[in-house]
Amino acid sequence: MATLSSSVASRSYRSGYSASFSQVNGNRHQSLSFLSQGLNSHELCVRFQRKSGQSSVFMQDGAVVTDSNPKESKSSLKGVKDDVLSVLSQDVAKVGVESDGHSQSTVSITVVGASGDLAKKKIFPALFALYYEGCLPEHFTIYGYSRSKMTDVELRDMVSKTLTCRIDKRANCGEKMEEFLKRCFYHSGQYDSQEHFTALDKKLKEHEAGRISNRLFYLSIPPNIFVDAVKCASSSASSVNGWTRVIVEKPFGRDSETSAALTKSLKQYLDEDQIFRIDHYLGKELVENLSVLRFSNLIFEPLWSRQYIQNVQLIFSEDFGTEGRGGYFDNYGIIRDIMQNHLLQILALFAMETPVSLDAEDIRNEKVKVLRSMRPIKVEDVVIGQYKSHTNGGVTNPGYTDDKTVPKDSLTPTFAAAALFIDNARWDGVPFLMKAGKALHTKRAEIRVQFRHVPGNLYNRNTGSDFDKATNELVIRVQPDEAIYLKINNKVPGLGMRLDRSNLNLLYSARYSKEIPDAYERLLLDAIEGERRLFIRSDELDAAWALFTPLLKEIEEKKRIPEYYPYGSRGPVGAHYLAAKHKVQWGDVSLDQ
Ligand SMILES: NC(=O)C1=CN([C@@H]2O[C@H](COP(=O)(O)OP(=O)(O)OC[C@H]3O[C@@H](n4cnc5c(N)ncnc54)[C@H](OP(=O)(O)O)[C@@H]3O)[C@@H](O)[C@H]2O)C=CC1
Ligand SMILES: O=C1O[C@H](COP(=O)(O)O)[C@@H](O)[C@H](O)[C@H]1O
Repeated sequence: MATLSSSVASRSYRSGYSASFSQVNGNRHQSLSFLSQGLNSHELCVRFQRKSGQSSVFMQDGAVVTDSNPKESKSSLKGVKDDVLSVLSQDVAKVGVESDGHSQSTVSITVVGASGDLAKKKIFPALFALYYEGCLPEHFTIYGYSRSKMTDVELRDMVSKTLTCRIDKRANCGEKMEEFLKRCFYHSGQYDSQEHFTALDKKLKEHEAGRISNRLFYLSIPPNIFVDAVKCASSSASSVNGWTRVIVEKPFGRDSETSAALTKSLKQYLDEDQIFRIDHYLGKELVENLSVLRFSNLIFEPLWSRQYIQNVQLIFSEDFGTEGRGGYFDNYGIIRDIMQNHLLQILALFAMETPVSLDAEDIRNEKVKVLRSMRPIKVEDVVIGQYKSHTNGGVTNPGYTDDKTVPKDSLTPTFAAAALFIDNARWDGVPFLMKAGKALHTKRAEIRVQFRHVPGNLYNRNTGSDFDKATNELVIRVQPDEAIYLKINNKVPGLGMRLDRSNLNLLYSARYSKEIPDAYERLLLDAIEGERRLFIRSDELDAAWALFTPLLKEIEEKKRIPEYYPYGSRGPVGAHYLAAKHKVQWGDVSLDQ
């Protein structure tokens, strides 16, 4: 590839992507005339790169060049613009660029429920991280909105307590924090008041100062006030010349009926493409990597079916209880809190067919097919549990019902294990086992793929050891200590013939020096960019509820008693019987995890 004579801008946009805009012997003018047609070069290149699947995209000789095949992909500016516009959504057309390359558009982000736990813990820190990484647009404003009375300074004070700096770039962190906080403001208001949202709109307009205004509302509030807030935000504080998008936090209803009602209400005020239903597990690095692992490595995809895979396990555990969130949790339980969304989304991504492209709609089309192919879950294939108080080494941990916000006679499950099946040609008969629990012995989320035994295994015959039990297992550890490892059988070095189990191990902390971004960073950035791939479409949501609603009804109507397990234990024994019934052993309990 030709060497570029000088680079006018080069920026690492986010992990895995970079875009360079180059000046080659006086072609700057030509590049700028292209930019002045209403496209932001940076956004354009990065998005084109992401959607077209090209590994690198940059400007050269006044043209957009991709490095997969520079000669063929280099085309005229007009051709590139048409190309880009056809690949990208209409959102791009709304990004304005002045002739000197500076953006005329602005993004106003309103965190609705800014005084709450999620806003403090996740949303503001993620926004700061994006700012720190240079991923937010040049012009942006952040507003906190909630009923609590606070000044801008008080909000900044509150937010500053939860901001952290990236380990690898502490140097100018204080400075960056100051700059970031100066762009955070607060507006106190009721969630159902048009008047208060109109006042917010006025303030936003002052900051937007006549630029094309794009507005993002993050609903970080309890679900019973989602619709009120959306109604007021959309009618009194929508953008008039740019886009308006709303991120909605789970829970999206409690069952098929309430979820459909919520979708219907939201759609009175918003189009489907304005609604960004967040499932933060989709923003986790290793969940994003699932498709890369599978579709870009020849060694995995051919094995990805009933022919070679004996079972798949999706495991979530936390080593703390519902402390502080018992009131919310008791109305939902672990099946709604974790299984129906986080684990099911991972399952759909894991099991889907190859999508036509990496485009959001293509991926979501494939995921929804998986969800619709799932067999109704049998109540006998589900184990539920609830943690009880336990004393260890003089320390007593409370039971679930010891929480003052939880009714003493609550039967809400804090643990569940289930066997699910996908009735399609690829996965016929393969158990997908899910297990999720609070107050267990460890905090972990992982995907375990257990392969079938080696047919006619030579080493069984020759060594007399039972290697049929030592089947290969691929483990994708989502958190903590992100890793992908493959358990293989290996010859122990020496003159004899002894085999043992070893791991081919990709431990992220050893391989990559860069800190892994929090899921909320990725998702917020995607929402700002209009990238919907990691958000839940309404038909996916319907299919997810259609699968779990009958099961939840049966458990709740029959008042099924959960199996009690001690705080800090491995959960109910019933989970092991369930696995054994499907000829499976949980991978996280074996000696060589
Ligand atoms: N916290 C977490 O870890 C997670 C939360 N979520 C979801 O995110 C959303 C926000 O969560 P979280 O921050 O924990 O929620 P909070 O309970 O902390 O509520 C957020 C804010 O909403 C306002 N609020 C609370 N209750 C009411 C009410 N009954 N009527 C009107 N306003 C109310 C309060 O602000 P004010 O009084 O100032 O108006 C509060 O600070 C929820 O939908 C939750 O389910 C999802 C995943 C994880
Ligand atoms: O959505 C939820 O997720 C958290 C766990 O998220 P993580 O990113 O910390 O693994 C869980 O604690 C909470 O109950 C649930 O609502």
